[in-house]
Amino acid sequence: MNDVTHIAPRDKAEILAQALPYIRKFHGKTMVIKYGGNAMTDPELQADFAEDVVLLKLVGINPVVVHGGGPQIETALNRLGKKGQFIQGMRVTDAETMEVVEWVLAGEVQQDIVGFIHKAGGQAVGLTGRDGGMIRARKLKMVDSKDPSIEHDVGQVGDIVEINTGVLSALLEDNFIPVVSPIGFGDENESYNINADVVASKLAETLKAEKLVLLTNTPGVLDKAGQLLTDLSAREIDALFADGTISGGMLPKISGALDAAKAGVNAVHIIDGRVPHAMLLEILTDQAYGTMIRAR
Ligand SMILES: Nc1ncnc2c1ncn2[C@@H]1O[C@H](COP(=O)(O)OP(=O)(O)O)[C@@H](O)[C@H]1O
Ligand SMILES: CC(=O)N[C@@H](CCC(=O)OP(=O)(O)O)C(=O)O
Repeated sequence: MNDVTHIAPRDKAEILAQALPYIRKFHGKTMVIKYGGNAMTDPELQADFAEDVVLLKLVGINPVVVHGGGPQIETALNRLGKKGQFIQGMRVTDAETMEVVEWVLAGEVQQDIVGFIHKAGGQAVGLTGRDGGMIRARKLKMVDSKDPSIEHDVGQVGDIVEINTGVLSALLEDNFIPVVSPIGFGDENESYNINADVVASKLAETLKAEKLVLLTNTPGVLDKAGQLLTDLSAREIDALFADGTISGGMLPKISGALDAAKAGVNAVHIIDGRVPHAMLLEILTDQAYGTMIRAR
């Protein structure tokens, strides 16, 4: 596997030479990095991820981290004798599950990432969509993907109504690295569990981010034979949805990625977060990683 820890010094010089034009190009630009729960299970990888985020900040790029935590929520639910149920990639969220989601995401996963970033020399601030009134949501109406006459009740899963990026802009201006948990609030101050890919995509769109990078636990989007699809257009994505090649957590990921690309985010990539430093190499070198999502 290609990663900077295993690259010879001569190649590191080559990487640096490649990085300079990208550093110039992206200076002052915002990038939304979605750190999936499946890609953050190894502490060494978490430390590498934090180093990459800090390095981006040091070279003048503004990373905004949105984290997931599906497997971590599942572990906590199991301890309570519960098992998660998913419909079309969304966790059915009853009141007790919502409590677990809030404490695992905001209390555990987010603070872990903030800690790793501090250890790597950066200044991170953890927040949920409640902070600064960032993510206003309502209950998601989930229509069955095969039969639109069927509606699924997924409980307190949120549909984003409005994003207010004021608090993020203030933090970025003061050189902090925001780390956002995908939790929204409703009109009655109720909490909503929102898929982290959906939050990352919507934030990228609203912040007019240069790039959206989604780190997950596969090499990218795979075809039916398990081969990596290096880039995908909207039409090709429709076909993959229709023939069932895309399922589970990949459904909201690709939908969100495509929405962000259509809304003008210049580059949207789904990459393998298990490869050390893949995010940095994707952003700052000529090397192409994972799957690039194109608006057309
Ligand atoms: N065509 C596909 N290509 C790659 N992964 C897919 C595909 N269809 C479904 N998946 C599933 O989507 C998962 C990634 O989504 P998810 O579990 O939500 O991860 P994350 O925590 O990174 O958001 C993969 O581990 C894989 O099981
Ligand atoms: C509604 C919904 O499904 N919310 C997700 C939020 C966390 C998430 O998205 O985590 P990953 O990115 O690791 O999958 C959940 O409860 O698992």
